[in-house]
Amino acid sequence: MSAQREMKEKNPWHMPVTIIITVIGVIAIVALVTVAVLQNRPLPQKYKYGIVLDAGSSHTALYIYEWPAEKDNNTGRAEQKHSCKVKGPGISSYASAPLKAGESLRACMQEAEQWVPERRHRETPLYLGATAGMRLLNMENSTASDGVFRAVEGALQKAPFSFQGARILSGQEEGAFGWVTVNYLDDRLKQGLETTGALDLGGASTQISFISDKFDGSESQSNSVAFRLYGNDYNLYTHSFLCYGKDQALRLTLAHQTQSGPNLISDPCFNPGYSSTKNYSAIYDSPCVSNRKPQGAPLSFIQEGKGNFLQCQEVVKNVFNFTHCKYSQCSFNGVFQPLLQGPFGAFSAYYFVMNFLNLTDTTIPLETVKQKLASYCATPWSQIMQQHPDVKVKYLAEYCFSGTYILTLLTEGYNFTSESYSDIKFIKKIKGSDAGWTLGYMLNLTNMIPAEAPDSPPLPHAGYVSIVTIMAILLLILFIISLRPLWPRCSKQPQIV
Ligand SMILES: O=P(O)(O)OP(=O)(O)OP(=O)(O)OC[C@H]1O[C@@H](n2cnc3c(O)ncnc32)[C@H](O)[C@@H]1O
Ligand SMILES: [Ca+2]
Repeated sequence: MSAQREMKEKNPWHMPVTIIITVIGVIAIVALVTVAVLQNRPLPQKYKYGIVLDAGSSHTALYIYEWPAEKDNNTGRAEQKHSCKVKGPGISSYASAPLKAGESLRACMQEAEQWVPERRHRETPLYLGATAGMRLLNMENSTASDGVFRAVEGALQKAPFSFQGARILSGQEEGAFGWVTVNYLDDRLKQGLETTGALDLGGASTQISFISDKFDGSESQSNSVAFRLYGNDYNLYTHSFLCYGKDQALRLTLAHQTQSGPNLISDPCFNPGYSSTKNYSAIYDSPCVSNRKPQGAPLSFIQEGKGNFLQCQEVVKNVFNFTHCKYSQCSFNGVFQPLLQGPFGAFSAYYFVMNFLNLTDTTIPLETVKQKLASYCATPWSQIMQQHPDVKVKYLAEYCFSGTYILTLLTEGYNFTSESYSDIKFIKKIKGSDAGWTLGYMLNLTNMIPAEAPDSPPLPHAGYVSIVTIMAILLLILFIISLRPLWPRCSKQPQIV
C-alpha cells in the first residue's frame, strides 16, 4: 500500500500543479479557438435589392436582383431573385392609349412588393429601360413615345421603391450590357478570363457583342465600348441592328415577297397547309418597312405555306445587303465587324426558337441542323398543330421562318462557319439568372462592378479558423511533450510484491 502511495506521489500527472497547468492550458486553447470562430463568423446575411423593367418590343418583364448587403463592391454576386412577365404587349403598342401601358405594369409591381422585404422598399432602386420597340415608336412619332413614357413613369412613381427613371437604351448600351451580364454571371470579369460574346435576338432588334484581339475601336468608333472592370481593360465590339429582331425581320421578308402587290403569296417559310389572310397595313405600319409599301396594294393578302427551307433561306437572304463595305470587313448593311473570336452565348429568341426546334445542341454539325430544320419546315401545318396543342399558334406558325432566319443571320450575316457554329451556346439562364441586358444595366448604374480589383483579406474565414485550430492543437501537443521529463516511467515499473 505504501509503495502504491509512493508511486502516486511520484507520478507528475497526479501532482496538483501539473493538473492545474494542464486544465488552464486546455481552457486557454478552447477559449482561443472559440474566440477565433465567433469573432470571425460571418454575420447573418443581409441583402439589398434592385429592380429592372425590360420594356421590350414584344413584352415587358420585371427582374428583381438580390446581393449581400456588406459585399456589394466585393465578393458577393448579384443574382436574379424573381422575374415577372407583364401581361399584354410591349409598351410601344400602347401609343394610342398610353395610360394602359402604365396600368399593365401594376400586377408585376405588386408582385415586386411581396418579393422585396418591406424594410428595404424605400432604398431599392427601380429602373425601366426600353429597347427597339420604343426606339421605333420614337422615330415614328415622338409625341406618342413621350406620352407612353409619362404614363409608365406615373405608374412607377406610385410604387414604394426608389424610382430612378425610364428611358430608351441605345443599341450600343443594349449590346454592351448583355455582354456584361453574361460575363459577370460566368465570373469571367473578376478573374480576367477569356470572355464570352453575346448574341441577343429580340422582336425588333438584334445585338452582337464580343472581344476581338484585332479590334481596338479605331476602325469603327461607333462599334466600340471601352470598359475597365476589376482592373482589366476591355475594348468591346458591339452592334445593334434595328429592324433585324425576328418580328421586324419577318415584316422585311413579307415586304420583299409582297413588293409586286399580289393578293396571294406562296411562302416557303411557313408549313405546307398553313393559310392566313393578312392586312397590308399590319405588315407595313412599322418604320422598318413603311417606305416599301407597294402603291395601290389591296387591303389584304393571303399567305399560303409552302414549307421549303432552301427557298425560305433565299427569301431571308434578301433582307441583308452585302453590296457595300467601306471597312476591312463587314457583317451586312455596310456595318463593320471584326473577325469572330471566342465562345458565344445566344439568348432571347435565339434560345426560344432553337429550344422549340430541339436544336440547341451545337455539337450537331451545321449541315445536320439545316436538314432537321428543313424537315420541320416541310411538316404539314395540321400535323404541327396536332403535335403542339399547347404552343401559341403565332409562335408555332413562325418557327420555320424563325429557325431559318437565325441560321441565315448567323452564317450569312455574322459569318459563322460550320466550324465556328459550335462556338455558340444557346442559353436562357446562367446560374439561375436570365441572360439579357438588365443585370448589366443595373450593375452599371449602381456602380457594383469596380474599375479596380478589390483588396481581399489574405485568408478566407474558414482558412483563418482552421489555422488557429491547428496552431492551438500543436501548442497543446508541444506543452504535453514539454512535460515529458515528469512523465512516469511506465515500461519498467517496480513489481509490487
Ligand atoms: O429586344 P426587343 O427587340 O425590344 O424585343 P423583346 O425584348 O420584346 O424580345 P424578346 O427577347 O422578349 O423576344 C424575342 C422574340 O421572341 C418571341 N418569343 C417569346 N417567347 C417565345 C417562344 O416561346 N417561342 C417563340 N418565340 C418567342 C417574342 O414574341 C419576340 O418576337
Ligand atoms: Ca430584348
